[in-house]
Amino acid sequence: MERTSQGEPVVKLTDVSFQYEEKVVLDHVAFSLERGDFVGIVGPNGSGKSTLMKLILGLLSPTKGTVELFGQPLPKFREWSRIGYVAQQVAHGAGGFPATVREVVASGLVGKVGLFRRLTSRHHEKVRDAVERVGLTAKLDQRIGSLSGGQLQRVFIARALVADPELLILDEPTVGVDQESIEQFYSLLRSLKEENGMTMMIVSHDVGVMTQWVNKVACVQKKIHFHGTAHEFAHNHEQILQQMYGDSVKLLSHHH
Ligand SMILES: Nc1ncnc2c1ncn2[C@@H]1O[C@H](COP(=O)(O)OP(=O)(O)OP(=O)(O)O)[C@@H](O)[C@H]1O
Repeated sequence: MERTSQGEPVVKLTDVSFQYEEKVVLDHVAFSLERGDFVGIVGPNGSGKSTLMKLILGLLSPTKGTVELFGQPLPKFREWSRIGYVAQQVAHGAGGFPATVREVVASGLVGKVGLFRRLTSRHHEKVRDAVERVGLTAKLDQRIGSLSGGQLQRVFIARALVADPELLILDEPTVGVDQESIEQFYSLLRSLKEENGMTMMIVSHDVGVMTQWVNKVACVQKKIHFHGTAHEFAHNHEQILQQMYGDSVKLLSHHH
């Protein structure tokens, strides 16, 4: 399999527009993720953040423009195991679900192993490794219904990690997770980036916390209003957020 060369973006959107029937959601957007980036996506409700993610995951096709993944145009891209996705969780939605941590994490190998094939000892090892990376070895055979919101979130990250993705996309990963676990969660992501050179993209409404951990920020509201380093964002955040959110900005920037 051809690996990305250093200079080639992992994700590249060129002049992308998207509309649901009459409603234009993204308007001539240019966006790219470089290898090793940890990018936070910021924007008000309904500003197009999920749409941007769905375009990158190939769940939607742009009305105009092109999406490239690892240098390949989206319609030709087949190597989906290079991308891990952690979907938005409904808080404690796994309540009565009977699967164990081990089983849920192993389900992340389905794309690689096939639905009805047996897992080899190598696969079992990968499952244990992924669970260890998120610090849940002690819970390996526990049912996920018995876990806290923070632990459950780490199970879903382990499920995404087990297939060794190069790009990890996370949608609102800290909803329903307590403050202390949120810190642990971001430091886990940071270590994945630093130790494995993983590229990450995260959408979170908790702008104040998220922007302290990422190294780049993109602000979306139909267009990309800002796309730069977290440092630049921190210096101009009041102006940038004011432009996007108007007066409700005070509610958002209280962490700074
Ligand atoms: N399937 C759909 N059909 C029609 N309109 C849709 C559909 N999905 C989303 N939209 C509209 O597109 C716009 C952008 O939605 P999107 O989900 O991308 O925003 P978002 O920034 O992720 O919002 P939130 O922060 O609330 O999750 C919204 O106005 C939404 O109502």
